[in-house]
Amino acid sequence: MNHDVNENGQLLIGQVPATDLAEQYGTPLYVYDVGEIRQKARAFVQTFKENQVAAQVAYASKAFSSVAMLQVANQEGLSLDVVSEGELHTALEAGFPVEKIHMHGNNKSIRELEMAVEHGIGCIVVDNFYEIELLHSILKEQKKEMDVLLRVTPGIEAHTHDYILTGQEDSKFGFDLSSGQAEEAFMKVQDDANIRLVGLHCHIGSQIFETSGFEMATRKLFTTLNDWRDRYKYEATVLNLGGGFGIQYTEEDEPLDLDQYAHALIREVKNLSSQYDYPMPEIWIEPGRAIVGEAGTTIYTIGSLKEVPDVRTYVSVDGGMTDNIRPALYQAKYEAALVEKMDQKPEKEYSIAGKCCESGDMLIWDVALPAVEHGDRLAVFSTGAYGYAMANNYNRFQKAAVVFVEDGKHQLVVRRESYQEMTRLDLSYEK
Ligand SMILES: Cc1ncc(COP(=O)(O)O)c(C=O)c1O
Ligand SMILES: N[C@@H](CCCC[NH3+])C(=O)O
Repeated sequence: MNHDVNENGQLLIGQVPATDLAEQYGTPLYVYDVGEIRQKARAFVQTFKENQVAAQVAYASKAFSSVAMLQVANQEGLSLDVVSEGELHTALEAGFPVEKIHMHGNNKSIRELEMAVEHGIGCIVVDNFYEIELLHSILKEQKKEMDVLLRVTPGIEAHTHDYILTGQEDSKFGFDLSSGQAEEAFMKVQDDANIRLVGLHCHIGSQIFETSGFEMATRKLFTTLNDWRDRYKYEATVLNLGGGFGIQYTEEDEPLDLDQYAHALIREVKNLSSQYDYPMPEIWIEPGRAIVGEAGTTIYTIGSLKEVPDVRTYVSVDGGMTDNIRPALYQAKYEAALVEKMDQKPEKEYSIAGKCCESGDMLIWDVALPAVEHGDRLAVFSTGAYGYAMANNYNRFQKAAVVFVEDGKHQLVVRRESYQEMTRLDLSYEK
C-alpha cells in the first residue's frame, strides 16, 4: 500500500504531516483525506453520468455519520441512506436535502417513520409487514404520500464474514423472495392509496470483491419485476442494489476499481431491460465503506511494550476496541506504520494491543515495523468506515476526535469527548 511521505520520513495525509495533526489535536485521532472521499464519490457518480444512466448514489451514512461528512456527501451530489432517528437527525443538522434521503431499518419505530413522513424524505425502504401497517396509518393520519422500495432477500450468499452477510434467505432483513413473502408485501403496498411503490431493494453483504453476486441479485430482482409486470401490470422505476463494494484494508485485499462495480451493474440492468423489453429503471446504490473507508487513518501514540520471550512483543496504543471494534468483532485485518519512521525498514513483527481491560482488544496481530520505542506514533490505515461510527465508551474512554484534511489544510470536525460530557447523563443516587 502506498503512502505519501515527506523528506523527514514522516507520513503525510492530504499533504499534511500526521505528526503535526497528532500534536495539535492529540491521539487517538481519526484523520480523513477529504480529497480521497470526493474521488471515491465521483468514481460512482461519473460512471453513471458517462453511461447516461439515471442513478442515485446514496452514501450509507452508517459507515461514518457526522455533520461535516454529510456536508461533503451533499457537495458531491450523493443521496443519503439513514437507518435511524439519530442518522436522520444528523442529516437534517447537516442541511442535507430531504428529498435525497432514504430510510432503512429492520425495526423502524413509529417515531422514526413519523419523522421521515413529516420531513418528507425521498424514500422509505420497507423491510417487514409490521412496518407496512405502521406506515399505512401514519400516511393516512398525516394525509401524505411516500415513495417506497421493498427490501427483498434474493437468497445470494456473498463471500464475506457471516456477521456482514445480509442477502441470504435466513436473514433478519427484508422480505424473502422465494417463499412468496415479497409478493405478499407487494400486494399489500399496491393496495395502499398513500404508498407509491417505486421498486425493489436488496443488499447482499459487505466487503465484496467481485461483481458476480451483484449480477445474480440484479437478475433475481429483475426477473421478479418482470413477473409482476406480466401478472399485475406493475412497472417499477427504481432498482436499488445496495452497497457492499469492497476496499483495501491490507495487501491481501484486491478490490475492483469502484467504476468497475458500477459498470457491472449498468451492464446487467441494461441487458435485462432489453431482454425483457422493460423500461430501464433508475439504478440506486448505497456505498458506505467504499466512500470513506480508505480515506480514514487512525493515529495513536505508543505507550508500553511487553516482550513475551520467543513468542511476541505486544505494543500498546492509547486507543483500541473503543475506536475500532472491527478486529474484535470480525477478526478484521489492518495495516500500520510508524508515523515518524516511514523511511526505515521493518525490523521485526509486533502485535498492536488496545488499552481496554479485555484480552480480545487487539488491533493487529504480527505487523512488521521498524524498531518501536515508547512515544512513537502509529498510523492504522483504512479505518474510515465503521470506526468512529462504532466507537464506544468501554472503560470510560473518551470518543476520539475527527479531523478533515484537504489541500494541505486541516480542520477539526468532531471534537474529542470530554470527561464532563461522558458523565453528563449520570445522575447521583440518594437512598
Ligand atoms: C442496506 C444497506 N445498504 C448499504 C450498506 C453499506 O454497506 P457498505 O458500507 O459495505 O457499502 C449496508 C451495510 O452493510 C446495508 O445494510
Ligand atoms: N459494520 C460492519 C458492516 C455492517 C454494515 C451494515 N449492514 C463493518 O464494519 O464491516
